[in-house]
Amino acid sequence: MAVDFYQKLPEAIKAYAPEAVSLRRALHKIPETGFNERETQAFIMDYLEKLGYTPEKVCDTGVVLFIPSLNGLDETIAIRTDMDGLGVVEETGVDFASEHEGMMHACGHDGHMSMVLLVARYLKEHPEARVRNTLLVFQPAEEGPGGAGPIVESGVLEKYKAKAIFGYHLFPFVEEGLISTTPGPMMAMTSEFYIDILGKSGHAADPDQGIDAIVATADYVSGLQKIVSRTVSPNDSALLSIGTINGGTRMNIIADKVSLSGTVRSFSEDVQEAMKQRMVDMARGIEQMYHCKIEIKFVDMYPPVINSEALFDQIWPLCGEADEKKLFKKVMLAEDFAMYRKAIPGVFMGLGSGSEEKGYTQNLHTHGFNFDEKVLLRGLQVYMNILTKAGEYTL
Ligand SMILES: CC(=O)N[C@@H](CCC[C@H](N)C(=O)O)C(=O)O
Repeated sequence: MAVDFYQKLPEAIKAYAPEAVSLRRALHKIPETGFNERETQAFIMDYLEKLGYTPEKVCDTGVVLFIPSLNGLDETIAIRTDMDGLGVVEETGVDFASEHEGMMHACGHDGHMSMVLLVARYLKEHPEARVRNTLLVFQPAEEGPGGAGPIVESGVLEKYKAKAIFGYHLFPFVEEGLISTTPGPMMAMTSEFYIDILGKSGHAADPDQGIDAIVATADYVSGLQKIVSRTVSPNDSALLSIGTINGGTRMNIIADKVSLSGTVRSFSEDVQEAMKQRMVDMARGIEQMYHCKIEIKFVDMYPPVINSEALFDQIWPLCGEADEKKLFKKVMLAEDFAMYRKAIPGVFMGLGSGSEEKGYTQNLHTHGFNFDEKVLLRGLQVYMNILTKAGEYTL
């Protein structure tokens, strides 16, 4: 039986329920892809300015806000949200659906941003909660090409002496309202790949005179699917998924080009490099078999998300009672939160949005992804615990 997390929330947090709904729904209407988040940026700047803060634009479409402590504790904790939506056509049927054609907040970033805006509002209305400096980081382009790297390089973490960083991801596979995280590895490292299989066009009735890129691709795709099962140790976690395949021009023409794209993921540099090398080796074999040409481009995206163990130990008690949290089992999803971890200690946390009864278990990146905004209050509660209830972070 799911714990009724909402009933257990303090009244001071529940008071933000209407604001959670209105923020999330306003942001949900205006999804924008990575480094195009101009309307989103304007919304965030406006919201924070109306609260009386002075936010700063960063990395073109990002925003940061430094909120100093009011009790002299000079310790800065950063809270990060991603901002971008996805090129997904929304089919949730909600009355606050995306107003940007072909784009959708299908990965919950509207919820992540709302929680950070609620922190800003909470700290404004509860000055007693300003026990340590807070740096709010609204980061563009998590879905790609990656905004965390540019934020780290911009120097804002050093400028505001951020000592640790926290962030959430809504997860439909975690029970509604639960906080779920882990010490150590949490999310995978990822490289995108883009492949062209080049053959020779011809009449479909004369296959011997062409080089059929479709047949070569079929063999190559089936070979790629064996890399994880046959070349990676069962003790390692690894994944290779092909997300797009396009080729051919007409039913009676031999295709001279097929393009593929996908993602290869693991938790270690060695496994990652070995898989990429196998993809190249296999391509050379397919070239020999079919006399085609295969061009492969890899774009290394994010390292794995590895949570700081010492920091986890400090914040886990602040994530609620035993029935309000659960340890996270690492997943093959990727996150550029990993880039902050290269710079400072941090813990990334899952926030459960999944509820069978309410139909909120549709996966991330699908056109039906949706969640109950009440979970955002649980996120707010734990952010506020982290900002106020911890002793000094000894990192
Ligand atoms: C949480 C989530 O869905 N993250 C994305 C990150 C995408 C990074 C990049 N485009 C890649 O696939 O390499 C994910 O796909 O896991």
